Amino acid sequence: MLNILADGLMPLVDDLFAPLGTLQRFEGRQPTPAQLAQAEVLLVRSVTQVDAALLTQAPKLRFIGSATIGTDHLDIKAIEEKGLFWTAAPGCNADAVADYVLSAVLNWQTMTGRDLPALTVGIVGVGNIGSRLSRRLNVLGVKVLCCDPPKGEPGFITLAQMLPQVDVLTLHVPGGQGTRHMIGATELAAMKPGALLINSCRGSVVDNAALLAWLEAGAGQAVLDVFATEPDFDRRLLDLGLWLTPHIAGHSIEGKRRGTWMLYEALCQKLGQVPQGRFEDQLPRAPVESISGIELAVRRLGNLVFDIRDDDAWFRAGLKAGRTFDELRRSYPKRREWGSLKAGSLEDGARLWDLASH
Ligand SMILES: NC(=O)c1ccc[n+]([C@@H]2O[C@H](COP(=O)([O-])OP(=O)(O)OC[C@H]3O[C@@H](n4cnc5c(N)ncnc54)[C@H](O)[C@@H]3O)[C@@H](O)[C@H]2O)c1
Ligand SMILES: O=C(O)[C@H](O)[C@H](O)COP(=O)(O)O
Repeated sequence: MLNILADGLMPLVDDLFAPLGTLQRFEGRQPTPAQLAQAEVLLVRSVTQVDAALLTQAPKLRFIGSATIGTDHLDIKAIEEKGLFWTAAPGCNADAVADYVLSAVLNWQTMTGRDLPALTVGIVGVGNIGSRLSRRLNVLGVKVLCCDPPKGEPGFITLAQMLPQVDVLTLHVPGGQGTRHMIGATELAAMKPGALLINSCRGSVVDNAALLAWLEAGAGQAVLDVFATEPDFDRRLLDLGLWLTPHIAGHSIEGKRRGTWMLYEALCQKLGQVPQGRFEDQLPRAPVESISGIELAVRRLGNLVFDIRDDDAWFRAGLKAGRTFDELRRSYPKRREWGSLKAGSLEDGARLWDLASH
């Protein structure tokens, strides 16, 4: 039997992986040396650094799976040098992050009294998340500008061209050396006065010192789900940031379960086995709502599913009560995705589906 070691907070692991081997769960960010010594399959989330130090403690390891989109916590060079198989879960929680950003944009727009059609949103990184977000904003009539030099699609612009034009700049690039501090003092200074910066990709993408200076000067506002250092983030941001959350933008029920399911499929394929069941059967039943009017529906249902302001209040209250970043992440009440909603009116249902689909 395969020895499978999995993060204690990954959902569905017992149901899907127990039939494939002997399952052990680990708590906290890193597994213990004793657990690693036996592991043949390791299933992690973004909080576990799979680096050379971990690999030397895991001599039996053959398969590494991360139930995440980002892979910057995996030392891929070290993993491949050891000839180990690794996989992640591209796109698994992309809808959840798009929902998160849409909630931030809509609530900021209401707060600042701007009209939706007068708003210009700049998306940096137009992959799984950025393209879903772009589609949602287009359906709502918001002007969207896109920047993604590696994709180089017609109509896309450079970051330097984008900065002075947008009311909201939202970042969706991978973490790692290639994007480290891509938003620094120069980029922030080039943004419109009073603009909103949303970072829900990786903290390293924004230069924290430059961000603090920009916010202190009152030059703009920031919504942050990720931080330069986690879990010990810079507490000055609590005063300076508009809405802050503890790296939960992707924590929807669908997104988390999809991540585990994708690793299950990958391991089955490696073992030459057929996956049992279907992903759709692993989800709770969808909520049903009756709605009328697309704009009202988007606001009401959007905030019904996920309201970033509630999560900001929950995060701040938790910190005040002495709870840590990681404790709060562990107890985060998982939410549904917009796409899980079923609409009561056919016409609005079709448009909502259009908004949430990909
Ligand atoms: N906060 C969260 O909970 C959460 C959840 C999921 C993903 N993420 C982060 O979001 C990132 C993006 O996710 P995704 O699913 O859209 O990934 P993706 O790989 O589908 O898309 C990333 C896009 O960024 C582009 N890109 C790369 N370098 C760039 C650069 N210098 N300038 C502009 N564009 C660049 C790529 O060409 C690609 O199209 C992930 O890598 C992960 O770090 C965060
Ligand atoms: O890259 C990702 O998918 C996210 O950063 C991920 O959703 C964070 O969630 P966790 O790793 O804590 O499950």
